[in-house]
Amino acid sequence: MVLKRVDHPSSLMTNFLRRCGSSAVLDGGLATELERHGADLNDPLWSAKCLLSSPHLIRRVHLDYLEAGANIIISSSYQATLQGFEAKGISRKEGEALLEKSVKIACEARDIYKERASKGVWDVSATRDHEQAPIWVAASVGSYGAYLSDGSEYSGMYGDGVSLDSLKDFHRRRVEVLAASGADLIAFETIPNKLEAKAYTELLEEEGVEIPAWFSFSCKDGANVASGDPIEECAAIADSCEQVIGVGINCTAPRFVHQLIQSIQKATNKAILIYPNSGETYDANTKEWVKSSGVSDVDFVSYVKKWREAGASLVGGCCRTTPNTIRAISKALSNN
Ligand SMILES: C[S+](C)CC[C@H](N)C(=O)O
Ligand SMILES: N[C@@H](CCS)C(=O)O
Ligand SMILES: [Zn+2]
Repeated sequence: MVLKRVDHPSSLMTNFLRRCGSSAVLDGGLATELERHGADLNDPLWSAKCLLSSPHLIRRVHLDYLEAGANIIISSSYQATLQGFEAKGISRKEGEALLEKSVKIACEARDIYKERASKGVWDVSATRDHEQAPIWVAASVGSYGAYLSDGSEYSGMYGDGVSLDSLKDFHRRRVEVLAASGADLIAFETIPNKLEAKAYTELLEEEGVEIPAWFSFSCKDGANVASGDPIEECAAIADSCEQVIGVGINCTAPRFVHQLIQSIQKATNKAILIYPNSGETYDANTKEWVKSSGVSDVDFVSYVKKWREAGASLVGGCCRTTPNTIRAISKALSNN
């Protein structure tokens, strides 16, 4: 009898990091980079609008991040929800195809990158210590607050009508489709409260999702996620789920990150991932970013080595970071 060897989810991350040279580079802001290239995201679907209007641009931005040294690229499904598509008159079936398309575009970018790298079109050694390092495609699942399109992924206040069960119902089919899309893992991003983290752990278990996942929280300060729930408690929920291979922070001001890493470490030994935004604040009414007063976070690349020493092993950027940010992070991590 031949026994199928099934890797424990945590060993997938350990092996991935080893092959990347102990730490990995994540990509940078996808939506804001699409905007920088002229996409208009002033729409309830935000970046998912580009799945309909400009898939070629999504592929190009993925490629730019790979060329900058990213080991993981995150698909354009952050705000792609079946409910959001339905509100636009897009059928459930077409919506599911769009979710699959977001992963397909990222996989295509990876194939193009590999082909160009193998032909020497790009000097891979300029951005990668380990030329044979793997590249993962992460399927993004933005929070319920992202779908609401009112910026509530930065408040975590979903109201009394939203329960554990309603969150599970909201996300269930999307998670199922993305889990079977060919992605290497699911990136649950910008999670603003404990309730949604709990909903994701239950969904992963109930649906028997076979690919691993990471949980990444949006935080309001150095100790708490956006809703005010302690990050330590949120990380403990992630820690309780075997399928989760990384826990971290995204779309959060860089100035809070160091303390957040220390708090996460108290709750879990899973890999810690960090991809902050530029430190600016998002105005959901105008869908624009405004400078935060009295703080300067812009050049967070200078903190990256300290975050690595503090225990983060995957670092990248979120909104308003660019391929240049990722190139600089890649350089900072490769000098370890
Ligand atoms: C991470 S936020 C900048 C995404 C956009 C937001 N959900 C909106 O629709 O306004
Ligand atoms: N992966 C998403 C996160 C938005 S907070 C993006 O970069 O657009
Ligand atoms: Zn972001």
